[in-house]
Amino acid sequence: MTQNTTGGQDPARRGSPAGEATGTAEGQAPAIDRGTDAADGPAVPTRPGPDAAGPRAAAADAGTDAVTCAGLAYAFGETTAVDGLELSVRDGEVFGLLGPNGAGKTTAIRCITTLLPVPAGMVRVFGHDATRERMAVRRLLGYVPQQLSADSGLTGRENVALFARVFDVSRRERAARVGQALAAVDLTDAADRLAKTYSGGMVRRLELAQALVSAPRLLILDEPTIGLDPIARTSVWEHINAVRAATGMTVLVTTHYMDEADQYCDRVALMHRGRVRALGTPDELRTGLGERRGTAKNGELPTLEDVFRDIAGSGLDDQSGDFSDVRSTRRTASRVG
Ligand SMILES: Nc1ncnc2c1ncn2[C@@H]1O[C@H](COP(=O)(O)OP(=O)(O)OP(=O)(O)O)[C@@H](O)[C@H]1O
Repeated sequence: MTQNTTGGQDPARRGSPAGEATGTAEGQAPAIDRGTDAADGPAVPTRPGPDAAGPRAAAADAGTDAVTCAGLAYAFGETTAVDGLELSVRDGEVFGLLGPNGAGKTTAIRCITTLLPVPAGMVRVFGHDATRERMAVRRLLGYVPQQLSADSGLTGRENVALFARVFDVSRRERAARVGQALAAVDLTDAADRLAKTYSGGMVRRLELAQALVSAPRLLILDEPTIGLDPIARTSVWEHINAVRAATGMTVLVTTHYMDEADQYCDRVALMHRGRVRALGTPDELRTGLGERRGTAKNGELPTLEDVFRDIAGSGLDDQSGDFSDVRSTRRTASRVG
């Protein structure tokens, strides 16, 4: 299991590292806007100025990767969780960080979000150093952790409004921004019901709305669909995709579900024992293994899970568990109520 340093009822710690900020300067608070590509998408809180102009906007840091990790290492005592991680997530892509239990995904994510320090190596978010510019990094992020970040005793609207306050969304804009975030995940009709009446899929979408209310440029989702049924999983992904299309935000997601990564991620990194063992588009990785096995020419492409087993070998089952183990041990659908 991953460390839960975000427990308790403080949404600032559980829902987004940016929420730890004691104050985003009023002048820097993102305003409601719609990207130019958003005409057919949901009304999503987006940033003013260049950031609001949709994918690949001419931002001052155009061309800068959303996330760069170089030689990132992190250990819990004797346990090496991340072991020299090399990773680049491009601006605007949906990037999947895949791996079995204990691969180091959550630890890496927590370093990227600045919830953990970077004891060795370097992490940058849109060019900002995660060690020296923590607040600048946090202002760019929306983070949906594995742990529950919705309060079952509040309505959906109150949950999102709480995050809006934590993120210093101005009082004048708050109600509209909360409404947009809820609408973006199709929770308008359920907005005034207590979260404890929500299904697991609705809870996950509510957590998405909480992260979106700050109009992040980088949305980080740790196991967004774990424990959900196939319909709810599809729904969560459809909402992630719609928001991404409307805003051009970068999405970094961890998942055990190889089929989801194959379907929804532009590129994936397969992580095992603290390191990236393979990186590319799902097609590149599957085709590469098919060619090595000599089956590609028959049109028999392996699955991403085959690719991972090829890389991790027998090590997958002893120290790290298996994908199916995780599916059966995590419960998201019943977390609220
Ligand atoms: N707070 C902690 N204290 C001690 N060891 C930890 C802590 N958090 C994680 N670890 C260990 O670090 C390693 C990497 O864990 P991490 O949670 O980052 O992996 P993961 O890939 O996210 O796994 P999962 O899919 O189960 O969340 C594991 O060996 C884990 O046991």
